[in-house]
Amino acid sequence: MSSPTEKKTDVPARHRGPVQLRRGLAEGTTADQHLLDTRSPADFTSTDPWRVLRIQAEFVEGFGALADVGPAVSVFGSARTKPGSAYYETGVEVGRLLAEAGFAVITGGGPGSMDAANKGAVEGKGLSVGLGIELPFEQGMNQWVDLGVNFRYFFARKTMFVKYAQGFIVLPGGYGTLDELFEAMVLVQTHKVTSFPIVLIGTAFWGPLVAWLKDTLVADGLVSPKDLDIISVVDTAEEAVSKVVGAIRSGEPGTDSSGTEPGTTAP
Ligand SMILES: CC(C)=CCNc1ncnc2c1ncn2[C@@H]1O[C@H](COP(=O)(O)O)[C@@H](O)[C@H]1O
Repeated sequence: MSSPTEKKTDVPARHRGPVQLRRGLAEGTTADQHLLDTRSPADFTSTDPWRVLRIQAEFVEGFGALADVGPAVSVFGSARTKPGSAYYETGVEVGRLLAEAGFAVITGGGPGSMDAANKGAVEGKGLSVGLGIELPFEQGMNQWVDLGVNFRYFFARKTMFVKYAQGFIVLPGGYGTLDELFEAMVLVQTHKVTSFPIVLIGTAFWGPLVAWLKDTLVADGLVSPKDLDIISVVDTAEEAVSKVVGAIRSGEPGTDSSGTEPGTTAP
């Protein structure tokens, strides 16, 4: 409080939101002026604050578009799987069986195994969802996606795969597939998601990886033996779907001997 005898300052003040500025700091324009007056080039769209808004918008759009998807399983696998190949046909079968069991099928919306699982979902008269990603070698959403959302950022898109699915089925694939698989494994291991079955199809393909997890990671004490139970490996679409659906319905992680305890944190 100023005393009645204290001379009121005549140094003008400027306000920027809740902040009061005087002297040298008071120079400049108001936020409104800046917004309406500037005819600057579009460089601001590549600044981090702008990107934060775009990232936020991806979450808002994704949450909005997928809120009503209902029970769903995400299916992953190589973008390079050829139509007509055995793994492609397995992907179609997975999508169809999931749809017939009342589950929406969520994929990355691209070609190969994604195309296969989306096709199966359509054939099984289920909801066929594609979460596309903007890539330099843009391919567009596959023709079997009925509800599609396109993302700029992998990390925003990956949140949707987990948030709107109750389990994962993984067909053979490359780095993209492994990235999605290991992200899910870490989320289960760290109890960020619970009751989340992850079933891999193809013992010949996945066997060496599982052996390495056991013989190297477990042997070196880098993961615990029960962490191996987070995934299970089968050979057919029928086994994969029945394992995932059974685990979802019983609230179990879908493994042969569950080592995971109920978690406490949100994904
Ligand atoms: C032919 C080609 C490379 C097309 C790329 N087009 C893509 N479109 C959508 N999702 C993709 C694409 N490539 C990789 N992904 C993501 O990564 C996984 C497959 O990667 P990969 O082929 O296993 O490593 C998919 O489950 C998907 O979520």
